[in-house]
Amino acid sequence: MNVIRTEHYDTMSQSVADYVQEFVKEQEHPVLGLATGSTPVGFYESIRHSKPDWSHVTTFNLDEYVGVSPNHPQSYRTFMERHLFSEIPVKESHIPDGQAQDLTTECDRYEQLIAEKGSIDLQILGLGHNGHIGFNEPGTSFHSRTHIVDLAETTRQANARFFGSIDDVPTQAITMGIQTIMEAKKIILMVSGQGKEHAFNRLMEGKIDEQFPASVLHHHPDVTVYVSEVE
Ligand SMILES: N[C@@H]1[C@@H](O)[C@H](O)[C@@H](COP(=O)(O)O)O[C@@H]1O
Repeated sequence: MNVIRTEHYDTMSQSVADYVQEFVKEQEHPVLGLATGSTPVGFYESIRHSKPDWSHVTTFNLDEYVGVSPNHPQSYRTFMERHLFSEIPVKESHIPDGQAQDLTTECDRYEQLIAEKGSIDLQILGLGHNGHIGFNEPGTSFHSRTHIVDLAETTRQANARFFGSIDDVPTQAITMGIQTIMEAKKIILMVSGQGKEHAFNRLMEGKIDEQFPASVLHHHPDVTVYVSEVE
């Protein structure tokens, strides 16, 4: 696990954007795994700023809320349109359908779609306060594939800032599983934001434990952690 420390959030965002753009340029049919949340906002801004041609890029987002329509202001589809796709069109963008009639079938469909592309070449991740990656909460099996999760109360509280109130935050989500994430060829974990020091330090302790999902990344051969020290 490589760790790249940057002093400022903007530097971290630009460094990740530079890396991803180079990576995408070198590949004929790159498949990117994308994340939402506050952490990657600056990364998307840097990408938008340089207006790359991503017409050959396929993307898979990590997760989506259950019961939220794609055009809901807080859906992850809306997030991605706002922060990336409206200005940087891609060949195909995939996000789980949180409104699917049969959610289990939707999880299988999503896994199948990823498998059809071979695998994810480069996965971007953020880090939850409790160590979650995607929406894989503590206790999730390291062998999990795309599945439905009950969101931890602390995760709902952390995301309440985007909704009117905690009561409006969905209670469930569809997320790529930990095994799904681990099958990506390369992984970039971005760590930034208030109160993330504790989670970052726990990750750096190196103890691999299902109670701290991000710790699984120590088993992956190609992970780079970008951490910004000052907000
Ligand atoms: N599902 C998302 C994760 O993909 C994200 O990485 C994490 C941290 O979010 P933030 O970057 O806003 O701190 O929590 C959210 O709930």
